[in-house]
Amino acid sequence: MLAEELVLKQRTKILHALCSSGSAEHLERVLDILLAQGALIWEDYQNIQVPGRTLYTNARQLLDLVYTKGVDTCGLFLHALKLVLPEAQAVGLSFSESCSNLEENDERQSTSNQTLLAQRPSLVHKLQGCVDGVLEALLDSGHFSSADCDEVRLPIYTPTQQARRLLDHVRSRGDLAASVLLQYIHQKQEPGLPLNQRELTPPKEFLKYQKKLSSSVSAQACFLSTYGGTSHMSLDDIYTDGELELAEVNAHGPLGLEDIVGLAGIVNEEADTVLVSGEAGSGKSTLLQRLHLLWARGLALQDFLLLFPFSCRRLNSEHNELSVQELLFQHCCWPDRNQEEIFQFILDHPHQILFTFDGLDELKQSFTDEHRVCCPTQRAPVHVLLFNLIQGSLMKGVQKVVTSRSEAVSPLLKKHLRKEVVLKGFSPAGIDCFVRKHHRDPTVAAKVLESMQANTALLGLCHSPVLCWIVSQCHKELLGCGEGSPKTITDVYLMILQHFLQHQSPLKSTMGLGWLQEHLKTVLLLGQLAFEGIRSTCYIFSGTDLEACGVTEKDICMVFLIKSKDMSSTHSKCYEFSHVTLQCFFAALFIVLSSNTNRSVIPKLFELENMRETGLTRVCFGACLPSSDQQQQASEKESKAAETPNLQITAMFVSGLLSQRHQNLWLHCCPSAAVEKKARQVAKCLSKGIQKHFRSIPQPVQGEKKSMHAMPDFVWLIKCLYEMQESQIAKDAMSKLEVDHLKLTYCNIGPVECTALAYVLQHLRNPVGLQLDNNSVGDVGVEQLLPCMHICNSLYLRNNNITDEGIRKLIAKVIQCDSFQKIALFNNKLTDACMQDFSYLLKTKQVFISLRLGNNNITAEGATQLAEGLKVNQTLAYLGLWGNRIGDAGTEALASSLEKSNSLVWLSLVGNGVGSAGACALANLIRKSTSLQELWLTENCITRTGVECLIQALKHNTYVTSVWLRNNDLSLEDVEEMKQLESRLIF
Ligand SMILES: Nc1ncnc2c1ncn2[C@@H]1O[C@H](COP(=O)(O)OP(=O)(O)OP(=O)(O)O)[C@@H](O)[C@H]1O
Repeated sequence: MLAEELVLKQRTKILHALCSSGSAEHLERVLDILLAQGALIWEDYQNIQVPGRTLYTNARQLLDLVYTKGVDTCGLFLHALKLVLPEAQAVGLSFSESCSNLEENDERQSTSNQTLLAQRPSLVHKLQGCVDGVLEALLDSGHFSSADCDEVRLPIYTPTQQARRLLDHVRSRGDLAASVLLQYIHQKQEPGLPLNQRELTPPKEFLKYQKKLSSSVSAQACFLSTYGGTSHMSLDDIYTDGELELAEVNAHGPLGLEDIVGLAGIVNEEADTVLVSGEAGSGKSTLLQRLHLLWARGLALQDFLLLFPFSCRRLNSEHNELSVQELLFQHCCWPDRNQEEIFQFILDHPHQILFTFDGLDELKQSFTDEHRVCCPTQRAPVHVLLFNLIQGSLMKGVQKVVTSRSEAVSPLLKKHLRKEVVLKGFSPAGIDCFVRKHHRDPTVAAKVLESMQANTALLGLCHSPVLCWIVSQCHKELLGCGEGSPKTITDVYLMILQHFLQHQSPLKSTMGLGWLQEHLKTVLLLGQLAFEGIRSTCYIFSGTDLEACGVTEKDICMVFLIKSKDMSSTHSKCYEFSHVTLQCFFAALFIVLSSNTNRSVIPKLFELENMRETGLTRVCFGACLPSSDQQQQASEKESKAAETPNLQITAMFVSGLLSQRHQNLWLHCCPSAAVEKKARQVAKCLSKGIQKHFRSIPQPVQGEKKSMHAMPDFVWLIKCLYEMQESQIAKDAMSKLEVDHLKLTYCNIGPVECTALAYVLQHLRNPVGLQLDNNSVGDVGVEQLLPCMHICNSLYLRNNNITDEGIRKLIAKVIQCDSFQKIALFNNKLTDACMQDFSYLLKTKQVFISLRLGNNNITAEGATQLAEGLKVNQTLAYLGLWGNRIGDAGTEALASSLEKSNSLVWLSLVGNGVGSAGACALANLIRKSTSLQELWLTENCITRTGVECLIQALKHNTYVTSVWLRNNDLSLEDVEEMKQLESRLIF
């Protein structure tokens, strides 16, 4: 089919692929490529990217334009789309076959400005992380004013958008400005080295080696192991982008895969190691696998000639001392010839080599920087090599990407990081996309999605890719379970247990609860294997390990165990659980079902916190094994013992499995008295753990509120309480908490944690302020919090990815909650669309005192709607709209409504384009207000005229204590003069 026809026929699909994520990034990347190709000219670009228009309208404009430009442009467009959205093919989009040259168009480079266009895609990439540097250079060279810089830096832009706005501005300033930018980038890339010297000519043997390495990386990366036992699922078919953010919050917006090694968010220029952290099952290994595959196919990370992938889980089984050379060649890819030459080339070009280490938390040894190894030919234990590579004392300059669970990252490791990015799992759009990829039949996909949407607790769980996978895999069970739809993590894992066990004997219909009894032996065997592994940080099992536990071929066929992938062919056949969380689940099943575990196993499992403090975690848990097992006891002493995050997950499953709701399951599998006893033990441990946490809260300083800053273990404990689903236990545990303010900032709170929080906080006796700043609550999390809103008097949700949709539901709830008085929502994704809801809140709740909506996307229209609510409200004391775009019109609307307020004491409109007209409107407010004390107008393009209005008004007002006017359009002389006239003005 002709490219033109393809564009026309697939219009809806293309629009969906480009816009459904809600982010403009895909469209902008396509535009970058088309501009670089010359397929669009600058004027076309401006006609498409009209500010303020919706994303869909811009995308439609582009489609209209490429269609009218004819077949060649359509072909280029489809190829650009394929580059930007390789996954789109998997959802049914076809791309034309004829491919014009997609290289950046270097031929057109005659002026610097043309180079800016021709190299736009790579410049956007290279500019990330150095936008500030370029702006400074342009400011110094006089090509940019500080207002230009501010416009580029607007916090509503993502890092890539900032880069594009910078390029657009530079273009309008002419060729000299463009050359300043290009020079800066070149300097940054290779300081001191002229461009033409950066080329290298790898020796022939090296190129052969590169080919061999990339084909084995590709072979290893193309399938996903969780699907190993059931169906082969290619990564291309199922990979769905997860949400990636810089750990340093507020610095940038969402990141793409290549940004992991890009310039955005570098905190330590000297370091070469990037950490990708995230919760269990958030998709860290899969993300690395995707990067490996894209590199091997030449689609990403092309600055790296070689990529060496390592799995820390597999490195655990390397007991020999190795040199780096041996590590690379033996564990990744063996060079057929000229080993030394190839290794020398690697040493000479460290900047073009990338190592990835998956699952640092699974390494038997904890990170330390005690043993130094600097020489690449010196042999050392593998973990010592790894730690030296991470620190950069060995093979400095080689880039490393390391993944780890967030909880397992020590401050010592952080010291050596170039940056940390956090993988937060799937966004709501990601869940949708994943389910549609998993179920190619759109009717089935729609039904699965519908049942997820109908159960928000389950939807919350599905933000975790591993849970989304299970739920999708078990869709038949899910669709058939009606009211009893799963709501805890344990429910979801029980569902997959039943799914695979029943798969095993499809003919014998094991109705009711008999399915577990029928397979009890297998469950116990796998459980013991899992349990032994968890307590000794062992995730790979040899044939001998399996035999020792009595696991047979038949048990292996069950799909819970899969063959372990290994790049080196030297190792014999090994097995691992299809995901480590499944291993934790089996370990928990073993603890619940076995009569063979020590009585103290449950108390020890829940005393992790105490043990961690005394450094005893691992040893203590190891000692819980049956005391007769002498051999195990001996080997225990040598190996590193269990890893806390997996023990915590196991403990959470134990809580869930021992819940009353599931006790019927165990009836015919073990004595009820034993199960009940274990359940009592868990309840006691949880209660004790929570009480201990509460006792650690310091007494408040006189005059201050009593505040508790929750530690990560608090989140774990309340998740266990939620898994138990016994409200009396939750009530007993929580009723003794007496604080005014509960702070859970930077605690990895996502929707799942919100469900647990709401479940336990409902039982508090007195209202609290709930501070959840800098987490990943999102709209689904907000919905999960609703059941505890009646006990909250204030809610702080700064930087939590919340949109208008979440706010709509939140406000519908809080207007019914008598004590709710304050809300802070800085740095979210709010637009004018939710201002009506806030307006309604202000009209309805005459106890509401503080509304802070800084750094969202609110314009004059939203401010005008808010003003409607302010007209009738007589309680609001604090109103913060810092960093929005309300402009002079929005300011006028607000000011005139606030004239009637006798409660407002603090108003911030910092960085809103208020201008002098807006300042004059605020002057009227000052004249009339008898309550306002502080007015913040920093960075608002206010000129002398505006300030003069304010000065006149202040003459009639004695209540205002300060008006902040820093960074406005005033000369130094103006500032000096006005300071003299009015001392309450702060410049
Ligand atoms: N981006 C993704 N697209 C599709 N499926 C995914 C994605 N990420 C994860 N999954 C699914 O979830 C499973 C678990 O993900 P993964 O093993 O990558 O998590 P992890 O963060 O490395 O977990 P852990 O910390 O426990 O090792 C995968 O095997 C896969 O089935």
